[in-house]
Amino acid sequence: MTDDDILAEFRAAEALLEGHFILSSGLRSSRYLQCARVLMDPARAARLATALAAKIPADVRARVDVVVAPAMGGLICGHELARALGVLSMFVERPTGTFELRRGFRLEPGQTVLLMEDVVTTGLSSREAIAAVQAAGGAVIHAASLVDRSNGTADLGVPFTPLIRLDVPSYSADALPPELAAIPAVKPGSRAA
Ligand SMILES: O=P(O)(O)OC[C@H]1O[C@H](OP(=O)(O)OP(=O)(O)O)[C@H](O)[C@@H]1O
Ligand SMILES: O=C(O)c1cc(=O)[nH]c(=O)[nH]1
Ligand SMILES: [Mg+2]
Repeated sequence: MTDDDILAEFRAAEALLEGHFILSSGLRSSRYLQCARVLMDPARAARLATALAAKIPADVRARVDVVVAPAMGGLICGHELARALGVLSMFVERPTGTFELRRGFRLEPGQTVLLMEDVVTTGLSSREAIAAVQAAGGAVIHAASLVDRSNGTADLGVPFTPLIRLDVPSYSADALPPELAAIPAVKPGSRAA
């Protein structure tokens, strides 16, 4: 799948939003990739996950035991990637503010994990999820996402394969361009403010 094919899937799903968004990190942006809209069509989700699986290095595909995804955004794409890789799928969630494995999910010591996100902006959520997996005994060998909008800045501490990289600017709240400052902000994600 080319970048144009991937963008066409996002456009067809009406997932390329414009406005004034408060991101998980607190940064602001005029653009938001709403992956939930992309993933609401299971056939589209499967196409994108299959394309992403093909981009992941063959040695990683051969070694990985489990895909772990941070809820909420990572859930569906993590499950679809696990299906494409033929491995198990788990998720971490943060009911008390910090990611943890719940619901009877457990990792055997040294089990190899691929961390799957929907979007990487600063990489903070991925790093927090990786820390939770490591605390649970897993060995995170790779990270992946549908979208990397970090403009090359995110360091996840492990090799990282996004399906697509998009150059999308983000701003700190006290340095908004005038066109953003002029419109009210919305916060689509679920991280507590
Ligand atoms: O790289 P980062 O700066 O951490 O931003 C990306 C994260 O933000 C979004 O999640 P969010 O915290 O909004 O919650 P959600 O997944 O529950 O919607 C997205 O799903 C990633 O997890
Ligand atoms: O940084 C985020 O919170 C974020 C950005 C984006 O474009 N899409 C998304 O789901 N989250
Ligand atoms: Mg998330």
